[in-house]
Amino acid sequence: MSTSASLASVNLKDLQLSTAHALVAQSLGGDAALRGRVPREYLQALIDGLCDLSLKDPLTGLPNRRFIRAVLDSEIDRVARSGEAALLLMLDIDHFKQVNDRHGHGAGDVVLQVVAQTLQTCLRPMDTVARYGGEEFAIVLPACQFGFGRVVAERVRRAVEATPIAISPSLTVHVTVSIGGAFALQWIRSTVPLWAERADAELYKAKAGGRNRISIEEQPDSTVTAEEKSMLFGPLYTPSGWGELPPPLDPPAYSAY
Ligand SMILES: Nc1nc2c(ncn2[C@@H]2O[C@H](COP(=O)(O)OP(=O)(O)OP(=O)(O)O)[C@@H](O)[C@H]2O)c(=O)[nH]1
Repeated sequence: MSTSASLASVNLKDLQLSTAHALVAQSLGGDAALRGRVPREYLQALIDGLCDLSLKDPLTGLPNRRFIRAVLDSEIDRVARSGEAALLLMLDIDHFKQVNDRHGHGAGDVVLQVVAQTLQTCLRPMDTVARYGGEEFAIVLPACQFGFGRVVAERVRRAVEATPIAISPSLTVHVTVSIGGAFALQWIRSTVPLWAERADAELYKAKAGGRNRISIEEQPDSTVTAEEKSMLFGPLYTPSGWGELPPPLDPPAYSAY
């Protein structure tokens, strides 16, 4: 990277010492005298620590929303190119406010930590689970076929339901989660917000349906948003409906041999 590096162009996950040097040199107006004074190992550890800080949730140790958005972005890219299925699950702890109200915020924090651990035990190494915000978690499952979506989500739901959480030496509680899931659109380059929106809509259905349940989008095609359809079909589809089909081509002229 050249000394014209700017923070906006740096991917935090790939931040290397040489990049940091370029950024420091840039901010010092080219004063290289400082460079030799700080050990490289210390600087790299500092960079790694800062990356952790910006990509991890400090309470649960899980990747944070910023991290998972980058994962979703690259999944969209992969699915659009390969046509492989990928599932996004959004999970929300049911009636979590009551845990805080009855047992205190510290107990609520313990619940979040144990749920985070439980989710990690249910997944494959290639899956990513993140704390999406408050009491909401997101799981990205690459290469997850449509038929397996419900099975995986149900396994996660049961695992949380079955896990006792010791919030004090004398008190154990159980919590449940509602889960909404949506598959990435195959062969279309959608966007992270649109994909998350579809999973959130399913989560809302699971909550409205009584909580402690899952709701997975049945046929991704039929629930594609108008915006996504326009990405797929271009001028043929508009938010108000299907446009005119182009006129048929002239029938091919056959020549008799
Ligand atoms: N202990 C703790 N509580 C948090 C944290 N982040 C968010 N919360 C709490 O999470 C609760 C979310 O409550 P609501 O959004 O009302 O949802 P709920 O009670 O889970 O109800 P439903 O989602 O409708 O089932 C609020 O009380 C927040 O204060 C956190 O880091 N620690």
